Amino acid sequence: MKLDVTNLAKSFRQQPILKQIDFSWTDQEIIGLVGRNGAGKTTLLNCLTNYYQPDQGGIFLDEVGLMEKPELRQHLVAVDPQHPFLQSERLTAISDYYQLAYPNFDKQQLQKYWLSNQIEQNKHYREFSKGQQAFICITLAICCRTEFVILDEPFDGLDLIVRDKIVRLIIANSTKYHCGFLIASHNLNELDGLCDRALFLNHGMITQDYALETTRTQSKKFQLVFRQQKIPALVYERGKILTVRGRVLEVVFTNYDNGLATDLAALEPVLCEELPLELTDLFKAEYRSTSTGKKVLA
Ligand SMILES: Nc1ncnc2c1ncn2[C@@H]1O[C@H](COP(=O)(O)OP(=O)(O)OP(=O)(O)O)[C@@H](O)[C@H]1O
Repeated sequence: MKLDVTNLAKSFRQQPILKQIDFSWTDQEIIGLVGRNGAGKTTLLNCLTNYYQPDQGGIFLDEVGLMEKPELRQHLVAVDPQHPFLQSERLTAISDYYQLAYPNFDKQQLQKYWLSNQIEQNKHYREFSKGQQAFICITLAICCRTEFVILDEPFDGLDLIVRDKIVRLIIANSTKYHCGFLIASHNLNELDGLCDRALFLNHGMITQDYALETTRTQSKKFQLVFRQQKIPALVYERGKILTVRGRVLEVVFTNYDNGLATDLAALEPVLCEELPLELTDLFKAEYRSTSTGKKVLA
C-alpha cells in the first residue's frame, strides 16, 4: 500500500506553516521526519491524521483520496500520549475503544506486551510514568495493525532501555506486518539506526528526502586542513562546512564522486581524513548557517 501527500499546505492566521508538501510513503518503510523547532512537523502529522484540515492538497492511499473515502483512515493510526481521552480511562477501556475503531486490532499481542512489561490493565492511564505511557501508546498503535503508523516524538524523555525497547518493537513490526512508520523526532541518533529514509522539513517544504543507505554511499564527511588561510572555493561550493576549528574543517559532500575526489586531492590538503557520516551531520549541513559563510580560516 502507498500513501501519497501532494501539494499539501496549511496556514494559521494567514501565516503559512506548510507550503507545498509532497512525498510518498510505502508500508514497511520507516521514515524519520526532522526539522528545526517550529518547522511544522506536528502540524504535518496532524494534517495526516485529519486533526487539522489542510488548506490545500491531498492525501491519497493507493491513489484514492482520504477526503473522498474517509473509511480509508482505518489504514492509518496515531496515538497521542497527551490525549484527554487517555487521561480519564483505564487501559482496559482504552484497548476496547481501539478494538472497536480498528478491525484488525491485535488485542492478544497487546496484552502480551503489557503483561511482559508489568503494565497492569486495570490501572488508569494517568497512573503510569511518562516512559510507561509512551510504551502503552506505541504498543496500542502497533497493535491496531494498520499499514501506516504515525509517531510524534516517541523517544522524548525516555530512558535508554525504553528507547531500545521501542526501536526493537518498530523494526520487528515493520518487517513482520508490512507496517510503515513516520516518526517525527529530534532524537537523530535514534532515527539514524532505525529509519530507511529521512525527510527534512524546512521553510514549509520537504527540502531533502534522503534514502539513508544510498546517501551513505553517495555522501562523505571529511576532516580537512589546508595550508592556505582561504578556504578553497571547491570546499564551500561543492561541500557543506559543518565546523571550523582553527585550521580544521569538517565538511560534508553530499554528491561525492571520482571527479570531486580528484579535485579535492589536487588542493593538496595537509589532512584529509574521512569520518563516519551520521544523520546529525546531514541535519547540521541542512540547517546550520554559522560557519558556512566563512571563507577565511584563523
Ligand atoms: N493550532 C495552532 N494555532 C496557531 N499556530 C499554530 C498551531 N499549531 C501550530 N502552530 C504554529 O505552527 C508552527 C509549527 O508548529 P509545529 O508544532 O508543527 O512545529 P514542530 O516542527 O512540531 O516543532 P517542535 O519541533 O518544536 O515540536 C509554529 O510556529 C506554531 O506556533
